[in-house]
Amino acid sequence: MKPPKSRIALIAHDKKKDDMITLAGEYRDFLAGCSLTATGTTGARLINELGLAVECKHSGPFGGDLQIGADLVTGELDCVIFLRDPMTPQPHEPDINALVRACDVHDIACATNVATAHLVLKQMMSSKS
Ligand SMILES: O=C(CO)COP(=O)(O)O
Repeated sequence: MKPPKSRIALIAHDKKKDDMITLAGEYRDFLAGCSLTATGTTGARLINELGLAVECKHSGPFGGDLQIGADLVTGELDCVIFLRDPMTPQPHEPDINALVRACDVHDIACATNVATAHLVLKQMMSSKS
């Protein structure tokens, strides 16, 4: 029997979206075998630029972070890659904090920068092989 797919959420603020595309491109083959979800604009770029299959939620400022948080709370996610922009105020800061808090409450790996994302993705890849 095949092992279950890793379920990963991918989210990036606007100034971090290029970093997300570069990161996801490096792990494209692994990610293509995962079940992916993303906030709206991030997901659209992953689909259009990398050809990945991604379930897109609403855009972050319109509740996408909260939708991903809800999936996490109901046990539908194994990991969140959330490339936040620490230099730009976001109108939906409470939603962002709620998602990161939900990761901590439910002990779900949450990578909020590229260096941590590499560590998490490498670990997930090696635990699948
Ligand atoms: O704002 C975001 C996360 O807080 C990201 O949303 P988008 O992917 O829709 O830009």
